[in-house]
Amino acid sequence: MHKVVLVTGANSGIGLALCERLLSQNSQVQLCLACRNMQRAEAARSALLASHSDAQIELLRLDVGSLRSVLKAAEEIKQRYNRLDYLYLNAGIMPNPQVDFKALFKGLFSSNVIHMFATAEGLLTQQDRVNADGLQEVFATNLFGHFLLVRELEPVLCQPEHTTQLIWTSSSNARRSAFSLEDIQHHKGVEPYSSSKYASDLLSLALNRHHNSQGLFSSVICPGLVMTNLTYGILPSFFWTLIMPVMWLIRVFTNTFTLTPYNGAEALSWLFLQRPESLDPRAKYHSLTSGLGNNYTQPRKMDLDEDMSEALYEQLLQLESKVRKKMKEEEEDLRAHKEYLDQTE
Ligand SMILES: NC(=O)C1=CN([C@@H]2O[C@H](COP(=O)(O)OP(=O)(O)OC[C@H]3O[C@@H](n4cnc5c(N)ncnc54)[C@H](OP(=O)(O)O)[C@@H]3O)[C@@H](O)[C@H]2O)C=CC1
Ligand SMILES: CC(C)CCC[C@@H](C)[C@H]1CC[C@H]2C3=C(CC[C@]12C)[C@@]1(C)CCC(=O)[C@@H](C)[C@@H]1CC3
Repeated sequence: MHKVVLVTGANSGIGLALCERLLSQNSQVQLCLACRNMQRAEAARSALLASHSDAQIELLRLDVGSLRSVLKAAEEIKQRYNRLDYLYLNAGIMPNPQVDFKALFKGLFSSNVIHMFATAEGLLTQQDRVNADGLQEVFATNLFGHFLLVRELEPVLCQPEHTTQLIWTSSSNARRSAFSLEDIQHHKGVEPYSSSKYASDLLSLALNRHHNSQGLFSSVICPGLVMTNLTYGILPSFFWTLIMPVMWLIRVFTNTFTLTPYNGAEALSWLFLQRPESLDPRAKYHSLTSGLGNNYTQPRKMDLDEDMSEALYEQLLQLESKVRKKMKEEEEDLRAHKEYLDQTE
């Protein structure tokens, strides 16, 4: 049977490299590229078809940062497919990043240097904003939109006699200290990216607890440091051009500098080949690349707490009811307004 695979944020970087790798691994795979920009999605499909001319590739409009777009896309998925085998929750943003060069310089001369390069701990902050749905944008895109998609797709994802794998592209930048149950959207802090990725680690654990018995399995990965639009957006392009030789040099000493999207997609494509029942729900699967350029996947235990993951899950369910209620009210207001206009015409 052909495997049905949906990838969010599939038009560039790690998502696109994953699609390429999946088609090379299994030409029968039925791919659905879920993207917010259809022009970029078309370009990605053309690029994939150039090397896999017989591939089955469909496109789906999905802006994970917009609640209405998520609900619409979920309806479309339910109409198109009666099952999904893999759902890669990969789309993500890191808006307005700022590098703390003082901390970077200090870190270069400390014993912590490898850890600093692997996780960017203490180096990066971002400036978030409120989106059109009234949610913090990083939280909405990296976490909540994906959560709502999973909730909407439960009838397709949780089916007897069939297993589905959810795979989150998390990060080694995910840190417990950046996340708070009192502020899950990270209104107050300056590390919304780290907070959203830690939240995805917690949520994956909760999804396993609630849905493994229904055949739904969730895992998280870290692709390492990959040169993609997201990373290029951190510093001006001339800086990257200047330091690229240094990046390749660092790669000899740290296996987390995977650098190319192909290498970064290693853990994602490795998980495609695993039996979900054999995976560890408390592990993050890291894409790693040796100094000689060989790729491999390594599970590393995450710093997670069951109670915290359950509390986050409960809060997400509450937020879901709240936003659904708000959307319904807005639709009713709009309908009433239209009726009024029709009557006065
Ligand atoms: N690069 C790295 O070093 C690391 C990346 N990651 C994670 O990997 C994932 C992929 O990022 P990466 O490939 O690096 O970066 P890219 O910017 O190349 O890819 C991000 C993808 O997500 C899409 N996207 C962003 N916002 C939305 C949205 N609202 N709705 C739908 N799609 C959206 C982008 O689409 P568009 O082209 O329209 O913007 C793009 O296709 C992210 O989750 C990121 O956090 C994790 C660790 C390290
Ligand atoms: C001299 C140095 C090579 C200069 C580079 C310094 C920083 C810009 C990088 C050092 C560690 C990097 C890093 C990321 C971004 C760029 C750095 C801060 C990430 C945060 C990118 C996105 C992720 O999710 C993480 C896994 C990366 C961790 C390391």
